[in-house]
Amino acid sequence: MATGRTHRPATRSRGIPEATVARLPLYLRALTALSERSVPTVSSEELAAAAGVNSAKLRKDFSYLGSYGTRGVGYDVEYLVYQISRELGLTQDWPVVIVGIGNLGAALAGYGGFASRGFRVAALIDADPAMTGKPVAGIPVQHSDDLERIIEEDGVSIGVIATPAGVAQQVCDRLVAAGVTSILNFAPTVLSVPDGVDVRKVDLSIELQILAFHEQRKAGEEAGAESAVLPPAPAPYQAPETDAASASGDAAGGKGGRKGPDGDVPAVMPA
Ligand SMILES: NC(=O)c1ccc[n+]([C@@H]2O[C@H](COP(=O)([O-])OP(=O)(O)OC[C@H]3O[C@@H](n4cnc5c(N)ncnc54)[C@H](O)[C@@H]3O)[C@@H](O)[C@H]2O)c1
Repeated sequence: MATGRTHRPATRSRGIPEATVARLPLYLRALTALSERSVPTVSSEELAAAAGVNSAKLRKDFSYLGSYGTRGVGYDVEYLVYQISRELGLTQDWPVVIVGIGNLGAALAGYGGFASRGFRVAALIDADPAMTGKPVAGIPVQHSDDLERIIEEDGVSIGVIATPAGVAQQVCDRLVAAGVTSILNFAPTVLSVPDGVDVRKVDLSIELQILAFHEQRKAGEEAGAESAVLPPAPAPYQAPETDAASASGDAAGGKGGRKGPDGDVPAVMPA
């Protein structure tokens, strides 16, 4: 029973599950928005809805932090912001290098959300000599020949890889040898790293493929529901040649397109 607020210090030795750690940034984003609106307290239900998480899960997650809220009042927003930030290691400044300053690297360099979350873009590194010295998002690009020196001088422990896949492992090896112990990899390749080095991979195309899977399933369910209530289709549908909207809808296999009598939907194509 939650009878009062207890703020016990959270330590790593308490063993916070990885799944909880992965949700902490979601809570932090929602709490930061509340804090910016000077909202003093928030209930677990409100915060769970804002973070897109189930409220029972949220209460369990916060119990790992030693935060139980106050019955009838909720959680203290400012204290939770501090507590989660501390747990995520965001109360200190983290210098980050971005390697590969093409389309993606330049966009990441210009992303204001890093600085506001305690990540300072310490250096931008690219192998193209034509890029050397050119400012991107106000930071001059440095040549990859200097990668080791840059890492050492700036005390960088987090590296972001935004190079072509073919060179990502080699870039990763150099980053690790120079002292980087956490890597965020955007290149579509699996990186091998020694023990003690953490790698997180971001792949938007995988996320899209998962969404495509859900879209396909939803379309299949709709087709199933339709075939359960409708009599069998009398004859195959033929789109008029001149009806551009209907023709393009069918060609794309879109949701609005007419499905066959068995409710078939097109398979997701491999990437
Ligand atoms: N994860 C995602 O969701 C996602 C989204 C878009 C792109 N990507 C991937 O990100 C990477 C970059 O994409 P992009 O569109 O910015 O490509 P890009 O060609 O515009 O940029 C790549 C940059 O890397 C530099 N480079 C090449 N070899 C290097 C090396 N050894 N050291 C340092 N820099 C080097 C190039 O000079 C170039 O500036 C690709 O691997 C791409 O597949 C991932």
